[in-house]
Amino acid sequence: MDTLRITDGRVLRPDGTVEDADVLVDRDEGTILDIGSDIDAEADEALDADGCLVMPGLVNAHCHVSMTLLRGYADDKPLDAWLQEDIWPTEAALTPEDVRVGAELGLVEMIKSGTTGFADMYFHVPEVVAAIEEAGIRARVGHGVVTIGKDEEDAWDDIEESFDVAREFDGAADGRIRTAVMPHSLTTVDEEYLREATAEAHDEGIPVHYHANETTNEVDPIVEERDERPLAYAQDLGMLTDADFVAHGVHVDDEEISLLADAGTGVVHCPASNMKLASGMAPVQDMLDAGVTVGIGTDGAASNNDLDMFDEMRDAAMIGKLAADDASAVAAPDVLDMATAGSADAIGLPGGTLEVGGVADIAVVDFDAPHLTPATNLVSHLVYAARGSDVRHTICDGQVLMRDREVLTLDESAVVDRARSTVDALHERV
Ligand SMILES: N[C@@H](CCSC[C@H]1O[C@@H](n2cnc3c(=O)[nH]cnc32)[C@H](O)[C@@H]1O)C(=O)O
Ligand SMILES: [Zn+2]
Repeated sequence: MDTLRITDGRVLRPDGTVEDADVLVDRDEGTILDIGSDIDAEADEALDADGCLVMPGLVNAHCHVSMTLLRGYADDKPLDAWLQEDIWPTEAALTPEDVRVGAELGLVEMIKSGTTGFADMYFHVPEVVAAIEEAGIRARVGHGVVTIGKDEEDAWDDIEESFDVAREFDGAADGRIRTAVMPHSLTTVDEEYLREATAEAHDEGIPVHYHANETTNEVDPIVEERDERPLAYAQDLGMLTDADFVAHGVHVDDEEISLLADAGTGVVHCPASNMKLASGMAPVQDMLDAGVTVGIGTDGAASNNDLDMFDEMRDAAMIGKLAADDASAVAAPDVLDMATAGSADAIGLPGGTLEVGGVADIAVVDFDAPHLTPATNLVSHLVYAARGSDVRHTICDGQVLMRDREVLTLDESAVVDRARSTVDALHERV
């Protein structure tokens, strides 16, 4: 057996407590063999965690990873105008190779900020998959479908592509990759396609992921046309099961929150994107109180504008308190839980806790820094004071992806160079 030992750190346990302990990892199986201060075993490799907190890797539960290429491309606009005037015309010019380059850039950023798993909706997905295989991270991926503005044949082709991707890549990268069918949203995909695709996906045991209740501009037309709330419509379409998960859930009323809780459908809260596009404030504390599974995601880098889950945790806490008009709402331990176990649960991937027998998806955060001093309350610091750049080592599936801030699976400087020249060429084309 090939083993890795993370030594001399403090370990964050699933109940939120912290203990001085080593973590022993089985690198063949990618699992945690032991956690404790008196482990009696020689390891093949050691990773120093002195002065560090060993925590579960963060899980970014909603992303469009290749959108790193569009970072800073169009800011300060609402969702509709931003998508239709800037993002979609530019995305139409992206080649498969561009999507690969953008994905690699995003994955380097994720690994460098302690993210070990994510969910991704995009196009040219085989390129995203190839980048994930190389990077060593864990993901649930899918092809995003839009049917509005398309004739019937093109619309069905887009749906077919989503199924092709979901069938072909489930279990790829030694099982680190899972898939979903991903209709873009309840307003950008027409009813007949949503109904058929959902039924077919569930028949095959494939989850469905989509944007829902993100802006009032998206909610109001559904209410006017159907005289029902979007998530009641989604339920009628069969799109609210415990395997499915929605992004955003900003404008949800109490009945919709009950529907989500009863169905076990995960909601991915994307606070930075919601603030930047002025989409609104999700009632996160209400959802948690009702028992909804809530995860946290960055959304794409064009509406964030980074993929740092530490940033996202802080944003979630801040906007959660504002939304509830209550400083005790969306407290630090709940935020940390959402960004780890909640996200993993919402998107149906393993990880999110450090447990013997569980997957070894781990971030080692260095607390030896002025902005993390005094280390009074480590959970508080993770949410309110730490940054992605405080992560020292990142481990996924038992493999070291970053050691002492050096990414081992991708060549960081080559990835950054390629991203620069790809974007230059893109701007010349559009
Ligand atoms: N097949 C579709 C692409 C869908 S992929 C998912 C899409 O979601 C877009 N997107 C990114 N962030 C958001 C958001 O916050 N709300 C809705 N869509 C978004 C993203 O730009 C991408 O076009 C097509 O060719 O148009
Ligand atoms: Zn999105």
